[in-house]
Amino acid sequence: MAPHLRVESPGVRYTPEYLEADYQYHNTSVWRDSKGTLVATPTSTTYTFRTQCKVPKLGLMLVGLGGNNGTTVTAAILANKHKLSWNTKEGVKTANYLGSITQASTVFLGNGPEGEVYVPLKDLLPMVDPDDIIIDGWDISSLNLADAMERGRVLDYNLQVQLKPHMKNIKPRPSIYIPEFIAANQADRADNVLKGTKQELVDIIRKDIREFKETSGVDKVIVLWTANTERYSEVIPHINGTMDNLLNSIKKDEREISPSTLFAVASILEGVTYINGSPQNTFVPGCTELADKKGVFIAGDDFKSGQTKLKSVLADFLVSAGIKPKSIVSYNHLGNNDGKNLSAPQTFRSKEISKSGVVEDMVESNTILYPDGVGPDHTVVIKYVPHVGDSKRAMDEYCSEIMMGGSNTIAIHNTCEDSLLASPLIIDLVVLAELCERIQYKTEHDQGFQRFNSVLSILSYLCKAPLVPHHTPVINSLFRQRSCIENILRACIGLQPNNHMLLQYKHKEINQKTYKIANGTKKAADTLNDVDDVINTHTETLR
Ligand SMILES: NC(=O)c1ccc[n+]([C@@H]2O[C@H](COP(=O)([O-])OP(=O)(O)OC[C@H]3O[C@@H](n4cnc5c(N)ncnc54)[C@H](O)[C@@H]3O)[C@@H](O)[C@H]2O)c1
Ligand SMILES: O=P([O-])([O-])O[C@@H]1[C@@H](O)[C@H](O)[C@@H](O)[C@H](O)[C@@H]1O
Repeated sequence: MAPHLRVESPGVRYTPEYLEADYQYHNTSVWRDSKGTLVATPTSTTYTFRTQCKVPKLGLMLVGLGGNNGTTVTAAILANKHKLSWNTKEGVKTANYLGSITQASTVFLGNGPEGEVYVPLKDLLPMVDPDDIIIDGWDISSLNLADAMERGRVLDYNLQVQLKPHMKNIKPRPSIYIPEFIAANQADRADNVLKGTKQELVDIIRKDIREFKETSGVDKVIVLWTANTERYSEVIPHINGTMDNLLNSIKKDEREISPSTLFAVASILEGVTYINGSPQNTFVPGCTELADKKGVFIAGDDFKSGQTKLKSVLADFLVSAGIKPKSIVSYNHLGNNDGKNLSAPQTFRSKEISKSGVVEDMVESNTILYPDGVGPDHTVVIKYVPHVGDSKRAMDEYCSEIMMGGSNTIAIHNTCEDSLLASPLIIDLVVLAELCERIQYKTEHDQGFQRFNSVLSILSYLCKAPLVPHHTPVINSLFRQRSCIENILRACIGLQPNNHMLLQYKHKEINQKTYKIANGTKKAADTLNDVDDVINTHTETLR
């Protein structure tokens, strides 16, 4: 637990190994009676969360290590680790993790004599420091990471110069390359590929994972796919519909098993969490069954980094404001290798699917606006324009129906280095996935402690097309996704979710009684030796 944050509660226990917290999970059960009336019933379940406090030495193996995201996240970790600064025309820049919720965001903890208190999200529970992550991985391109970083044209030159000595000796391991799954235009960089049957390839990847763990001295490894977007794999029940069929298909060298699924199978068989940062359906049913049977975490799909992240806020705002989006058109062009790979119809289709699904839950949430469940016209366009490189230009138009026949059009232009939006998400995915590996829970109905479901839906905030356990809802609203992370971490330290009611400030008078109601005056008063001081301080803060 962070030295400057402690929870004082009868239900929270600190031991040298664990942080254990009892938590009342309040929910609302809703059903329809025989007359069709909705009946809402408050429910409460007692959970006990147990978090191992020892933070491990973490190894991260990136598939696509030599790509724009792979080189950029590696560069960012090294630049932060070595506290690098570099000159630019705007002045001196210093390494940071902006865009990462674990490293650069705060959460509202509570109220006290200082007023509203916010703490870094990473201080809620012991988490891996990204500076300490050891990186390895695979790429079909043999370029060392210094040259690959230069090829990517993402980072300032003066920073690259300082990083090259740290990156030139990092060479991607040869990888699995099956041309039909990505754009044909990727062939010219595929000079670092493995040969063998699919079973042999899985065995090599498994050996790579074990070898990295042994030679690097890390305590655990996470594998993350940030390689090219693949075309969708056809889901064929006897090929990949079950765990056994998938493993047999690999043994039989079946054609319809993608590189990303082979990496996922290899990682799961090595007991290593696997995260998919791209939109393809890596997690065919047999793969999710394998993860479940092996009790290994999987997560994805497709980093939610820019245009779609904004859409999951804007669509949520409009619909929850009772404004009816009638059309959403999302166009972007970019000139990096991702854009080049996406210029092929089959790989673009994977991205189009992940970028298009993000408003479905919001449409379903409002039958006043969408009584027939038919949402807005929604179009996604991606064009490859080499000149702009990694600096993606996104243009969006939201046309909505407003009161009394009115209409509203929101037009947005958003330019950014795509990899500088995705790299902090890679860090968050890995830091939070590793934390989840150290959390266990049990309810009043369970015998013993258990881990979360193998599908880590808590990571939905970071994904365009969140992978969730079967028969559970897909939530795309960014606010709800972030609240999920925040409130599960709060539950692990025995704190209730933020309800944002601020009842203590709604009373007719802000006085000792209301302060007591909301802020547990006793402890604060003991500290300040006088309740009035607490009230005065607090009231002062409110002015
Ligand atoms: N903002 C973003 O950058 C962003 C957002 C969401 C999703 N993504 C996804 O992340 C992925 C990576 O994006 P990028 O900009 O780094 O792309 P990139 O093309 O620069 O990097 C991909 C790398 O993967 C390598 N590769 C391809 N097939 C491989 C295989 N089978 N094994 C190992 N390496 C392989 C390529 O050689 C390349 O170096 C893409 O799928 C992209 O759609 C990116
Ligand atoms: O995350 P986001 O900005 O909505 O979507 C992005 C796309 O617009 C871009 O074309 C693609 O290359 C990136 O991989 C990313 O998926």
